Amino acid sequence: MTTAETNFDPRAGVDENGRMAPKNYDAIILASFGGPEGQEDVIPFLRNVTRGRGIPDERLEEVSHHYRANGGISPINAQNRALKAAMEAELARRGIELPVLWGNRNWAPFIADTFREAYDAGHRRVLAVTTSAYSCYSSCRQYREDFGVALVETGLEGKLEVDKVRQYFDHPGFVEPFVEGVREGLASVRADLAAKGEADAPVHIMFATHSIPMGDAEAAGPRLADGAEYDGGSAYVAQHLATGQAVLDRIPEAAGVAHSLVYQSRSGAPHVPWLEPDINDALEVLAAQGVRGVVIVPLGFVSDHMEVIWDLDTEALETCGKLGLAAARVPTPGVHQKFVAGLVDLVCERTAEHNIAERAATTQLGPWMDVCFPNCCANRRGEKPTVAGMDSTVGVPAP
Ligand SMILES: CC1=C(CCC(=O)O)c2cc3nc(cc4[nH]c(cc5[nH]c(cc1n2)c(C)c5CCC(=O)O)c(CCC(=O)O)c4C)C(CCC(=O)O)=C3C
Ligand SMILES: [Fe+2]
Repeated sequence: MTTAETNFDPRAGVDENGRMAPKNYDAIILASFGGPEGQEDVIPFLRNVTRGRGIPDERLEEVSHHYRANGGISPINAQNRALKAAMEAELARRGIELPVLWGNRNWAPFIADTFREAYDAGHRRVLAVTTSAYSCYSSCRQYREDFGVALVETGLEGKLEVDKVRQYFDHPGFVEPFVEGVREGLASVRADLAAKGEADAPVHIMFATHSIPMGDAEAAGPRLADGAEYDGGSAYVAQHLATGQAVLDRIPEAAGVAHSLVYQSRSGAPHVPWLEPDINDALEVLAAQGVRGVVIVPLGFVSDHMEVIWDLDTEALETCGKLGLAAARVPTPGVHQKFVAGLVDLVCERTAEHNIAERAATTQLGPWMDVCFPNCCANRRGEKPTVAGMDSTVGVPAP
């Protein structure tokens, strides 16, 4: 990212591209969304998620049923426990002695408690890895704000330094598991069609990600120099388009197969515009155009959590069934060894010991910056303290 227009931060160790010089860290903080672990957690969890975000009650009621149908339990916490264990194993394998602590934005263990635990264990400088690959308010800045708020709330401001690894949408460790998944998905859809005597019928690869408000999309990432526009109108969309292309470029069998980027899980008030088309609407259009099979790729997500198992495996696959489309849903990176190794590589980009000097990226957009530019991904909901920004006032070295 050399094209962004920015006021370069004079803070030592951060260059004009937002790259931070390697340091020594005491621990890794695996930071995630969090999810309910029983029926009684569902409503308090949903209140935490939507606090101050203008989500109508009817939407909360509707979403609560997705969790209720699964015993009130989101799969995301178990997935993060598994990811933490897998990262610990990979670190141990490489002889890297960094503990991994886990904290969530919306459910226990909460980030503030994890910071307290880190400080009490004697850690003074930690490096966060989030379960969010792209750039937008929900997937990057909201983490940085929640870290900042947690530092203030715990009184650890000026005592605990918090950095964060870069957004990793185009890191090979994130891309490669999708390459394997799309290859297998394509083969399985083609086999299903062949079994129906439709071996040569048209197939479509559908990349799916979380819809976000158009305003959040437009605010994502840094402004480009000379008023240049991102592909698709925003950094969020551009990152998905480029990453989807990187996946396809690695699959010879996908040559000539049509593909598109679609959105899921829209919430918010109806009059507020969000990214479109919705995956279910897009499936209807494709079926009407004669497409007979789809490979659904959850490109926006790191694990098979509720947004994936409900919105894709329940709703979108039901739409496919109704339309008579052969369909396969590709797995998310989850605890794929290449993904886990990629996360540890991202950590090593930042550590003085075990340093990896070359930052891997599969698209022209990357490698993304370590330290966000001023106001990066800021929406209009007022200022909160952030970490890992050129304008951050908390989580930075004490003067
Ligand atoms: C970009 C993005 C990601 C991907 C990046 C990332 O992975 O972080 C993501 C992930 C997730 N979203 C999740 C759950 C929810 N998201 C909600 C609401 C919202 N998400 C938004 C955006 C995103 N969300 C937005 C703009 C809203 C509107 C309210 C607001 O502006 O904040 C709501 C409230 C109900 C509703 O409105 O649907 C819920 C329950 C879970 C947990 C799943 C589980 O429990 O297994 C995960 C991983
Ligand atoms: Fe969400």
